[in-house]
Amino acid sequence: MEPNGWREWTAADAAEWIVEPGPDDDKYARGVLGVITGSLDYPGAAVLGVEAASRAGVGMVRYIGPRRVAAAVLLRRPETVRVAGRVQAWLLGSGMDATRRSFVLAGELQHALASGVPIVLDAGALDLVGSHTGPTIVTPHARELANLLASRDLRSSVEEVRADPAGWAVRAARELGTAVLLKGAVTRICDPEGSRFTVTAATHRLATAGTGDVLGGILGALVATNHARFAHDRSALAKIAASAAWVHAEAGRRASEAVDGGPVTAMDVAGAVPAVVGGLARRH
Ligand SMILES: NC(=O)C1=CN([C@@H]2O[C@H](COP(=O)(O)OP(=O)(O)OC[C@H]3O[C@@H](n4cnc5c(N)ncnc54)[C@H](O)[C@@H]3O)[C@@H](O)[C@H]2O)[C@@H](O)CC1
Ligand SMILES: Nc1ncnc2c1ncn2[C@@H]1O[C@H](COP(=O)(O)OP(=O)(O)O)[C@@H](O)[C@H]1O
Repeated sequence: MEPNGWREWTAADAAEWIVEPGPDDDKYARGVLGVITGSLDYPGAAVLGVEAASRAGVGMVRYIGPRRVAAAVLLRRPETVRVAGRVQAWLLGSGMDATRRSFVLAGELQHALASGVPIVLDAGALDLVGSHTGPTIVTPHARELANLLASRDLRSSVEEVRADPAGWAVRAARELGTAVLLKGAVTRICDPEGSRFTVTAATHRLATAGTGDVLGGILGALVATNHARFAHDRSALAKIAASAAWVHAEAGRRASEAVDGGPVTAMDVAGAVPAVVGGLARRH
């Protein structure tokens, strides 16, 4: 236990949030993840997030986004569904620019925010925190957190957040009233109820483009598949987020180990996720 109550999340902790499908499950019972990510500028973020969610284990992914981005997503993951419908969780914002939101996209985001289901807000949807109706987590890196807080009249700079990530993550959770996952070599997860978890990456090779989009997909999948547990545990979102960060860190470690400690791409990290999830499930 670190000072101020921070605790490093373990494999045993993460295993508790891996939901295995049972004989009575179908894709809907397992949990459907709705994904609104990517843009014409950043189509890859959508591909990576959907790939990671699919690899982490989820009943189904519904993808909503520009036609050309959806085509790229489907090329990589043909099992992705484009039809709107019920979902158990939403992942919003990776690879989007909040300052360039079309009317149609703004409507789709508002629809998701009004649905009452748990929501992961990443990158270009971070500004929407506060208009959500269900349990919500924001997943910024240090610069995004500084910008988000500054936009809420909480003066902060990226240097200040980097100097005291724990303090700023806790302050953000209190001020925003949501769970916070602050990305970095040590990822910090906290919520207004007092949960405080760290996940320390085993390799700094994760500092490469798109790995945050992969984390978003893993987290979205774990939120969707744990949908039945939100009613019983007010800290569920923070624990699920810590588990997603653990799976991500371990997938990064394994992806690098597979190439003798060499470099990894974001897609390599996503590719290592099934074995990490399988290993956790075997602990049950
Ligand atoms: N393949 C993809 O589609 C990817 C999409 N991504 C998306 O890209 C969007 C922007 O994410 P960021 O975290 O980059 O955004 P940020 O807005 O946090 O970072 C941009 C900042 O980095 C600075 N910067 C740019 N190039 C630099 C350089 N070479 N050296 C030093 N500073 C530099 C810029 O001045 C700017 O201040 C997000 O929506 C994210 O999801 C990223 O995940 C990367 C991969
Ligand atoms: N130096 C580092 N060591 C280990 N992990 C890191 C390091 N820097 C970033 N990461 C991890 O890599 C991911 C980067 O996500 P993000 O900053 O959103 O990048 P991107 O937008 O390119 O996907 C996060 O999960 C973060 O915790």
